[in-house]
Formats: sequence, C-alpha cells, structure tokens
Amino acid sequence: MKRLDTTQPGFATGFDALLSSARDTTQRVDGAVAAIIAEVRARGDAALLELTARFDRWTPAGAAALRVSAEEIAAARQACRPELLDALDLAARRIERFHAAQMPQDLVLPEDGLTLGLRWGAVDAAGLYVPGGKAAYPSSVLMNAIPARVAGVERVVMVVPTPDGEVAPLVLAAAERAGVTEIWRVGGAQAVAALAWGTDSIMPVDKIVGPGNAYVAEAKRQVFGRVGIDSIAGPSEVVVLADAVQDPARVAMDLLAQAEHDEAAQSILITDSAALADRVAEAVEAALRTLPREAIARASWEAHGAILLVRDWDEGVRLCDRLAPEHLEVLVAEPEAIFARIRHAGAAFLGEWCPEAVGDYVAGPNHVLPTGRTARFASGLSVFDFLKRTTWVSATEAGLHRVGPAAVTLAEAEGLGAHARSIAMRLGQ
Ligand SMILES: NC(=O)c1ccc[n+]([C@@H]2O[C@H](COP(=O)([O-])OP(=O)(O)OC[C@H]3O[C@@H](n4cnc5c(N)ncnc54)[C@H](O)[C@@H]3O)[C@@H](O)[C@H]2O)c1
Ligand SMILES: N[C@H](CO)Cc1c[nH]c[nH+]1
Ligand SMILES: [Zn+2]
Repeated sequence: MKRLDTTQPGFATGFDALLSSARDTTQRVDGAVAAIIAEVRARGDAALLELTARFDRWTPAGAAALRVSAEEIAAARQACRPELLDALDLAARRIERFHAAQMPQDLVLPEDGLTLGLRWGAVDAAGLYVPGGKAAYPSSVLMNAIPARVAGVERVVMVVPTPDGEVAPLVLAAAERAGVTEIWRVGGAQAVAALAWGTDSIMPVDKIVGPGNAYVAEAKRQVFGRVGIDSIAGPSEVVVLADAVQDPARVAMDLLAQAEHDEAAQSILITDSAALADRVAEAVEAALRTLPREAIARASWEAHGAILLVRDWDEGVRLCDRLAPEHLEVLVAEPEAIFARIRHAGAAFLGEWCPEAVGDYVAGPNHVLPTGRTARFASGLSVFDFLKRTTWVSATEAGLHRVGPAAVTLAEAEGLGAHARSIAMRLGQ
C-alpha cells in the first residue's frame, strides 16, 4: 500500500504513479486472443470444444452439450436454497424497477412544415458475458440480463465458462429469473468470438456486454465493429472519501470489498485526518487475516492500494476526479454536498449506511461500471446499452418550399448535383 501526503514534496510523482499503474493486462494477451478468434472463425464448434477442454478442463460430448438445457435449469433452481432464491428475487425486482425507470421517450418535434422525430428501438440479439473462471457471479447475471430484457431485447444469449464442467446452480437460477433465452457453457475469448461470428450451434448476436478477465476484455475490443460492445471493464476499483469520525474497521472492510475481487483491483482511501489514515491502515491488516480471499485481497492492497492524506475536501474532490473511480464512497458529514462537487465516478454511495456492496447486489443501479479512469467519458451498463435511435423526418409541400432552397444552395456548394436536383425538381425548379 502506498501512503501519500499532499503536503509532502514527493506527492505529485507518487500520485502520477498511482494513476498510471499498469493493472490492465489486455495488451499482453492481444496475440493469444487474436489466435483464439481466428480459430473459432475458421473451425466454429470444433474450436469451441477444443478450447473449452484446454482452458476449462472439461470435454463436452459434442457441441449440443455446450447448451444448458431447460431440464438442467429447472434442476438448478430446485437445488438452490429458498432463501437464496428469495434474495435473488428481491435483487431482481429492485434492478428491474430502476432500469424500467430509465426507459427514454420517443421524440416528435413539428417545425416549419417538417416533423422531426427520434424513435428508440432495442437490438435484436444481445450476448451477455458472465464471468466464471475464479468465482461465480449470479448478481452479474441479473445486472447484465435485466437491462436487456427491460429494453425489449428478444434474444438474450448468456455465455459462462464452466471450469470442470460445473455451472453454479444460482447462476442458472438467476438467468432464468432475469429472462435469459439461451445459455451456453463456454467462456473466455472463444465465447466472445462465437457470439460475434457465430458457429453452427450459436447464432451471432448484435451486441456483446459484460465484464470478464483480460482475455474477455481484449476479445471484446477485437470484435468491436462486427458487433457492438459496452465498455471494456478492467479490474475493480473503489475510492473512499472518509473524515475523522468514521469507523476505521468499516472503512477498511469497504476497501477490502473491492480488493478481494482481483489481485489487480485497486482500493484508495482519501482522508483529511492523519489519525484515521493510521487507524484504517491497521484495521486493513487486522481484517485481511480474517478474509476467506485473504491472498487475493492482500495482493491487491499491497500492490495497488493507497491512502491519500489531504489538507481539505477541495483537494480531496480534485484528486478523486483525477482518479475517476469505478466506485466512490462518500463517508463525510453532508455527503450529498461533497458528491455534488465530484464530476467523474461510475457509481457513488453516499453516507455511512450505504457500503458499496449494497450496490453490487440489491440497490438497483447496475454494478457493471467503467473502470481504469474511463468514468471520465463512460457510464455503467443501463437500458441505453441495448437501445439505439432512429431519427425520422416528414415534410409537407409547404415545408419543403420553406427549407428546400437552402438545401439546394448547400448541395450546389458541395458540387453534388443529384442532391440539389432531387430537391429542386420537387420545388418546380
Ligand atoms: N465489473 C464487474 O461488474 C465485474 C463483475 C464480476 C466479475 N468481474 C471481474 O471479472 C473478472 C473475471 O475473471 P475470471 O478469470 O474469474 O473469469 P472469466 O470468465 O472472465 O475468464 C475465464 C476464462 O478465461 C479464459 N482464460 C483463462 N486463462 C487463459 C489463457 N491462459 N489463455 C486463454 N484464455 C484463458 C478461459 O477461456 C476461461 O474460461 C475478474 O477480474 C472480476 O473482478 C467484474
Ligand atoms: N464489485 C463488482 C464490480 O462492480 C461487482 C460484483 C459482483 N459481485 C460482487 N461484486
Ligand atoms: Zn463487488
């Protein structure tokens, strides 16, 4: 963990190092990913079977075995404890409500004898990547699939790797609850390639969304253009802004809740209290020893964690905006006032009663969020990722007479005769 103090001379260099720390490993796997995509394009299902055997230690009995059947989904649901299904349902209902409230209105604007419109429509087919290499994420199934269904996507195709052939029952139950229409037991770059290019078994989709490891992220980057993608999600991050009165043990656990995701995750505390900085550092050490994922969380905290001591919240807000974190917790008196001054964060959690993990599961907003400082220009997954706009125009004869001559003038200036005449001949010229 790095400890930096804005009053000390080395601060600027230390902070720049933090901003540019190489946590994203996608560049290093681009060659391997290109080779996998080429294999899937050339050999389709046969390549999927071989790559699944190689990377997920499982040899499916033919391509049909890659698809999860309706019977398997029903059996998975049966295998889940009722309290798990209840928790899933509570989360799903809250996520549905929040995403339904995002649905935009079409636009119709009459103007000068023309009518201008904008119509929203869903993509036909969406591919959802649900990570499954190191851990199973039923919550990510809900977060990917619900916005797609709420947006009106008809074909919602989920791909999930199944190390040793096993898919967690709760992942399948979540897919059923969220309205996923197809589930394929395939992961990594090969799954992304199959969704983009199709194979004999898997029909291609129009857009691929969802987080994954470096191979998945790089594969999404490489198939972009053939299909749409959401953002490229890298390792998780949190910035916690905390003042002197916060409980160090709670702050420490909030930092470790991101660190335990990945050795490359990054957790940063910004505080105006040297005493809190000391106590949180100690509390992280103590808490680490109690965590089931201690090794991952410790690696993340030691390599990428940081505590930044600031003079005041003006400085704290400026540093936070430069970090543009995926998650932001604001644990200060009047958190809304500080949050109003922050411009760049994927998702914010305000006040001591709202730890980020609430947002991972049950709050309602999406947990698939921009990482790696991309919150400067990108947003979390939403219904908008599954929608596109078509604009339309209709005109009366009088309307064309009003605006047409200017269009003829501009078309002639561009030397585009057919453009000019297509309008002029309607104007009787
Ligand atoms: N942003 C979010 O909302 C969110 C949610 C959940 C998980 N995550 C992140 O997603 C990531 C999940 O990673 P994961 O590894 O557990 O699962 P994953 O499903 O992303 O990756 C597993 C797949 O990676 C491929 N792979 C592994 N080693 C390979 C190699 N040497 N060559 C080629 N392919 C290889 C295999 O095909 C395997 O099936 C983590 O970084 C986690 O933090 C993010
Ligand atoms: N915090 C992760 C990235 O937003 C999402 C997640 C899933 N399960 C638990 N957490
Ligand atoms: Zn999380």
